[in-house]
Amino acid sequence: MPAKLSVNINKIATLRNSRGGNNPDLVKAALDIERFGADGITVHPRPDERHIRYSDVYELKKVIHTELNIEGNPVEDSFVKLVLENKPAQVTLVPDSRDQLTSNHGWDTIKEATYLKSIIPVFKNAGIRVSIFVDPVVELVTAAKECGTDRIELYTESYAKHFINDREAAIKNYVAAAKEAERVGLRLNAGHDLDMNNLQYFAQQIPNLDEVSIGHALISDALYFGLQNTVQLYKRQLG
Ligand SMILES: CC(=O)[C@@H](O)[C@H](O)COP(=O)(O)O
Ligand SMILES: NCC(=O)COP(=O)(O)O
Repeated sequence: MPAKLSVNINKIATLRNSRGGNNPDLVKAALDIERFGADGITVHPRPDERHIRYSDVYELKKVIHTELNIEGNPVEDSFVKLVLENKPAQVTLVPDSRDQLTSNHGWDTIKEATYLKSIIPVFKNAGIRVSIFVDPVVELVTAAKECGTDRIELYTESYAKHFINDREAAIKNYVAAAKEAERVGLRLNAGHDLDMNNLQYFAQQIPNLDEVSIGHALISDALYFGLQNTVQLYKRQLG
């Protein structure tokens, strides 16, 4: 079964916010992206609302008919409230601080196990599937299972960075982490800096990959190839 494509629409919101109006219309874009073949919509509402606003999530929840995935750091009480009030198909917990330009690390599922074991049930008990953002380290994957999460999302920035020069070396840790996820019974997501060049090889090398969430490169490619064509191009990379 090919991995599912969840399109992250953060950067559509970035463009919208840049002029203060509602163009491009985020909700319309999300519905069109679903119509073009995406399996889900991902949003990452950050505390400063630099792109996705909390109000966007309520509007999207009303109309999205594929899977809605909300990403964010649950240390923000406002994020927990937002997720529980909207009950998306999936919440992806990402340990970003407020001042980060973008996501740049996963959870230390060993040192932060006590916290993760306390917060994950808050969402699972509300019927929300939980995924946690994790670096491709076997020990962290093993510990993630102990934390009670349903899934992990492998942070793929390192893969993307090294893919160009040596794809075999770039994928090595991810193959090991994916095998450990399968061994311990964790479903597997992946994301960050995946693009038209590196996606197909990643999906081919990780047979138990359930879902990728892709935003920045896909929306950037859409400026040249159009949104409908680009969504379908990315879907074809997944087989
Ligand atoms: C968790 C992750 O890697 C991305 O989903 C994140 O949403 C990117 O955030 P920005 O779009 O703010 O860079
Ligand atoms: N979780 C990864 C995501 O949603 C999008 O990351 P990117 O493709 O914008 O780097």
